[in-house]
Amino acid sequence: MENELLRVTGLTRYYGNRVGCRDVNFTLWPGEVLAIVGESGSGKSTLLSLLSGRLMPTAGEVSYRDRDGLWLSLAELGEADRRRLQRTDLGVVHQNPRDGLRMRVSAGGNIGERLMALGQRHYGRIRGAGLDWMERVELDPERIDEHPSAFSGGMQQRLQIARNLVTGPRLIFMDEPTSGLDVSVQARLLDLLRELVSSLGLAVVLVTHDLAVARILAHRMMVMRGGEVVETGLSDQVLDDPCHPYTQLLVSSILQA
Ligand SMILES: Nc1ncnc2c1ncn2[C@@H]1O[C@H](COP(=O)(O)OP(=O)(O)OP(=O)(O)O)[C@@H](O)[C@H]1O
Repeated sequence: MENELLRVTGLTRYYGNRVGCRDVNFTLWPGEVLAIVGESGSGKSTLLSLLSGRLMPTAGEVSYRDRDGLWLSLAELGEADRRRLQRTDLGVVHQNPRDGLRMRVSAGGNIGERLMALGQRHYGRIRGAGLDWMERVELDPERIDEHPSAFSGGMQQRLQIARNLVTGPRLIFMDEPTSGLDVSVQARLLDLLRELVSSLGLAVVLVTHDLAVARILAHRMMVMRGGEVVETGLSDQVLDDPCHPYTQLLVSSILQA
């Protein structure tokens, strides 16, 4: 079991008396893409915030194995260590790129900022990384000095992805990364994500309500309802042969759509 990247046990979060998510357990391996699916209010965002250390659990634990093989409990890390981990090994791609970008900073600044936060000071190298990453996410490097507000929604999302990947993280959390985009833009972004994730060997926890997105990107799926995991398994298996009545309903509803 020494190769696991993330270990989640009994993870629970209440908001007052209301269940956000309850007793979630799973492990994630390096390079694995896990999709969390379920209807609105099922606890997907709560779980993602707990996993990325942006929300503290009521009970249970999230442990992350760092590059030295040490297990770190996210809740027990001090604020400074948690922030450092969030800036180096982890990344978060928000549904709305405006939540993940600094809108008053240039595209290059958005990408370079995370490198500077890690202590890089050489302007030429930081700009070089910005140009390189713009190209990798299919943005025109000549637009490096423009602000994100001059970019389309799909371009902003690609910039947000570049900002996250520039520090070479091992695990990325994505919250509905393709929703809100035109279908053709969505398809192109999915292709790009799939290519980046496999070439970089990234592990991803992806929240989506779109089962087609889950099938394209994820190796494994976890189906949530009412804050609890009702089914988990390989994506194709869950979608082609769902066991839980709720998953059967979800799958049949998209087949009818
Ligand atoms: N800040 C909060 N305060 C109180 N209740 C909350 C809060 N955030 C979430 N909840 C509740 O927790 C439950 C799970 O919500 P969550 O946002 O995690 O679901 P979701 O599956 O991500 O939904 P959506 O797909 O609509 O974003 C819901 O009942 C929601 O009302």
